[in-house]
Amino acid sequence: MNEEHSQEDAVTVTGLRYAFDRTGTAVDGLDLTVRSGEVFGLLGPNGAGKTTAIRCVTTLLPVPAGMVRVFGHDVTTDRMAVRRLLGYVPQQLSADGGLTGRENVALFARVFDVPRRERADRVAQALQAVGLAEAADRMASTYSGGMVRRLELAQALVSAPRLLILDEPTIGLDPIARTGVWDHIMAIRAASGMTVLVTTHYMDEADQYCDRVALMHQGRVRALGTPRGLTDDLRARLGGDATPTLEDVFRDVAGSGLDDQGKGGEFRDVRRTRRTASRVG
Ligand SMILES: Nc1ncnc2c1ncn2[C@@H]1O[C@H](COP(=O)(O)OP(=O)(O)OP(=O)(O)O)[C@@H](O)[C@H]1O
Repeated sequence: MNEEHSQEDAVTVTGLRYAFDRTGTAVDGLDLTVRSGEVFGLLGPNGAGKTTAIRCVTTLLPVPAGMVRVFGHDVTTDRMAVRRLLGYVPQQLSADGGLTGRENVALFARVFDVPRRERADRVAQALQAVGLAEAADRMASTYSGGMVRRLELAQALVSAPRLLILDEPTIGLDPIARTGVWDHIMAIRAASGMTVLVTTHYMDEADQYCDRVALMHQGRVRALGTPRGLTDDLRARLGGDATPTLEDVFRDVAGSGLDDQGKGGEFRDVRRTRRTASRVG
């Protein structure tokens, strides 16, 4: 990659390692680049290290080894500049059920230093962008799980980030609510040109919405490319009439190690379902 291109990249991760304790390394030499303007999916089973890697990018965790840059800013030495550039929707609940939708977003506008005289408009725009204009003055405790997720999206959008980071944005939602969340993400991205970095267990969503994906397993990227490119490569190798999916690609690159993890290694195991509606209530 030439220097000029790397200047424009939204995220550059080189040799990132992170261990919570001496027994386990959550991220084990991660290299990846998210290009400006793309929707990039970080995929992998429970425990692959996705959330840990994402938290290093957001500056919420330190970078003990390796390097992470966001639009050229080093997350360790230029933390505040990085924070100003990104919006983050964590897996953990970030909406308050005791406030209205509008109040929830206004709180984030204050925290992110949106200028006072712009706040009301920016809050209204963010709510509009996620389809919550009508419900804005209802208590968040009355929202469905999909609406809560869209409210959290509005909270992250109110600071007009160049990079939106979403950790499992559709976990625990029904298929219609999942589609609703993605439709809004894609519309916002089309309108703003913002870069989106998303983690997900759902291979079908990655296939449909991501420009490129990294398949992560045991702390490292095992394959990286467009969903189509990855499945085409596997088809070419398998030959015959095979029509492999992204999940097949993953099983191919992760090998038997995926099944060795037992319950924790299954993509469809959503053991940490967010149950957003009940937790907000
Ligand atoms: N706070 C913590 N303390 C100790 N170990 C942790 C902590 N958070 C995560 N881990 C461990 O680090 C590894 C990677 O976890 P991480 O949450 O990054 O994976 P993930 O791919 O995001 O998984 P999931 O899909 O379940 O969120 C796992 O083995 C996990 O048990």
